[in-house]
Amino acid sequence: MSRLPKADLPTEEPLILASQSPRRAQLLTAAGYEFRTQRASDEAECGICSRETAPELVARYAYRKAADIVSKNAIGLVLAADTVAACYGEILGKPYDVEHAESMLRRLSGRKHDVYTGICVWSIATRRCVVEVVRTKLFMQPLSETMLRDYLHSMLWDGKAGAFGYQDGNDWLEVLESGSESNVVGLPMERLSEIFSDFDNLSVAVQ
Ligand SMILES: Cc1cn([C@H]2C[C@H](O)[C@@H](COP(=O)(O)OP(=O)(O)OP(=O)(O)O)O2)c(=O)[nH]c1=O
Repeated sequence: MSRLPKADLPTEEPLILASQSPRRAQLLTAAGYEFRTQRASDEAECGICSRETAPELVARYAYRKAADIVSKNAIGLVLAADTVAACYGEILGKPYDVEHAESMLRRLSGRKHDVYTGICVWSIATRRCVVEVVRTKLFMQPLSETMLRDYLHSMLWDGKAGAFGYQDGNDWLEVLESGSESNVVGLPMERLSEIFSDFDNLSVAVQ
């Protein structure tokens, strides 16, 4: 992955990453941010809305995860995110089990698809927040039965939207149109630094 950008935080508050995802913490650390993590409650990620599109879903979940952490802290710049893959109108979240992972991978094999990450940056002190969605277009090469079986056996699919980890070291995925690689792994670092830099203009008042 290319060098990750870092911007000054928009407020004096400590940065709180509202996430249990090791990938998101790794990306922030690699860019040089100091932060602590606090996991949002599982309820933040529930509530199905059948007519919702993938970008609408990740925006809503990112907002709900941030709101959960905002409600539990007196101070902090809260950062939350949610990632899904989408292929021909179907939204692919984290697989429930190996059969679910297999059906997701068979759907993505040999096809173009999108990964959407919603991010929410919320300043408790100034009561302002930004919600944005970043899309990365990808192509997954056709998978042979051996590739599929070995990957499912590895369990690397566990906890990853679309049942595949871009960062897992095999060259199955090609990022199209110079899209953000970090967005695929769970946090669009390029856009995040722009949001931090231009927070006053991009944010809206909340509560
Ligand atoms: C597409 C893709 C997703 N992912 C990960 C990023 C996210 O951790 C996960 C999608 O699930 P999310 O629900 O976005 O995040 P999470 O449950 O892991 O963590 P939290 O809600 O606490 O923030 O999939 C990869 O690691 N590699 C990939 O290539």
